[in-house]
Amino acid sequence: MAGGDDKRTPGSSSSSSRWRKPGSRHGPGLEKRSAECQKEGPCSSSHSVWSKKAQQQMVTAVQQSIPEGSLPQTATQGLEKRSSECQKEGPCSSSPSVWRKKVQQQMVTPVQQSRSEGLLLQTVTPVQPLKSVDSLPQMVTPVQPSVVDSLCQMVGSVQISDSLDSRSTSCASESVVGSGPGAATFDVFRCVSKCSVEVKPSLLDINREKRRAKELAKSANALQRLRPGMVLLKNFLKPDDQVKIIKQCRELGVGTGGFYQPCYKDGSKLNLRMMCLGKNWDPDSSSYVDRRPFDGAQPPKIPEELTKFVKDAIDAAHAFLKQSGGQGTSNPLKEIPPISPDICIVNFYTTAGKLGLHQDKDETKSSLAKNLPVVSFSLGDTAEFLYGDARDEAKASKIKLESGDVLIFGGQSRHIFHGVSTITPKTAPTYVTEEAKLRPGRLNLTFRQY
Ligand SMILES: O=C(O)CCC(=O)C(=O)O
Ligand SMILES: [Fe+2]
Repeated sequence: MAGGDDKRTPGSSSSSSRWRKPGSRHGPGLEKRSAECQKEGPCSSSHSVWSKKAQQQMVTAVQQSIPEGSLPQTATQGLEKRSSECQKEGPCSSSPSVWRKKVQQQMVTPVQQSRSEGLLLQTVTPVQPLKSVDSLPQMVTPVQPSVVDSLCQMVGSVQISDSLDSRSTSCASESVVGSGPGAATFDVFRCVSKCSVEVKPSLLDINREKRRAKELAKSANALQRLRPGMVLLKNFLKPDDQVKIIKQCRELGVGTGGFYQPCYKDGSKLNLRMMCLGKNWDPDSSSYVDRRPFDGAQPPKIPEELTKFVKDAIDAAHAFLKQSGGQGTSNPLKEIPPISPDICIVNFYTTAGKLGLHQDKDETKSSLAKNLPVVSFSLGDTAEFLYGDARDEAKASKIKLESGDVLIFGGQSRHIFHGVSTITPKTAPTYVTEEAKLRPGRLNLTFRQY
């Protein structure tokens, strides 16, 4: 991965101040959820026990417990808005206990945001049971600086519910399991609320989409040489293989060494969930290590089936470069050297996810000197992918990476700056959302040889 000043910046901008912008994702996230409350239809939970007064007290308690100015406006606005909307709307999928849990989660947010601004000691223990509204301020408990590093990981894993798409946010048990950094997991499967009414696409629709994807993979523009050493294979991963890969990632992602939200020592976080396979990529040292520093977990190995897809993709790129030799390709094997992938970074982006322009340059000297390619699989919602010779978004080329696309960059393109500027919601094929049950968002796997 990238190192030094080329660290993988969480946002789309090269300036760190922009991707640390406080509050920007939380307000809209909450509003979306309350709208979702309306959509989801009736459920058994009653709001009668959850009086408006209590909700207001709760909001006030949250506000009072956090020093003035440190709580982004949007967070409290969101709390007020949602509680009153949910009442107005009558039946909704959020039960009082679910709602309380969400409030606890939301209380974590100001701490995260202010972490780099010196408010570290006001952190939150999100797993404390909520006994009464009065006990809310007690949830903001001081912690020792020594635990701050691990808290960063822990708090990060709680925060995801704020940035999730509406489809999955109505479920309270979505992403936080256990209370310690090692115990926190993130599930890329979407969580279907028991009391939600879903309109499912028919099997016929799903199969039609699968057939279309296969046809597209055979079409004339299925393979594109974007620049020397960079080949895009459109729809290369067959729908059933995409489903398999997502399920495999999910399985690994909820286990030891699974998904977490990486962050730097200064508190800045990557705007995605990450899981490393083979070796752990450490954002702080910009290097690959055998174990994750924050919980000691050893990354799972790359499943063999996945390395087979990588090999197939490289073979297909070679065949394509060979037959299109007239376009300046002299030697496909030199243009894209073959690899035996032993490390893989799996990123999950919510629809608000981003990855700033960076270079992947933390592999071994020998791997980099040979310009061994990075092989990237895209699954789920479509991403806008930027790439270019400088860390300059204005000058970067843009392509859409859709579910099933494979992008290879090696040889002369191995050191390109690249990143993800946006994820387009609701663009994932139905076999991905319904059969593979991927959450709204995008899963990306980048295979490398260490
Ligand atoms: O998500 C992507 O397409 C790119 C991911 C990436 O660049 C990385 O993990 O280094
Ligand atoms: Fe990268």
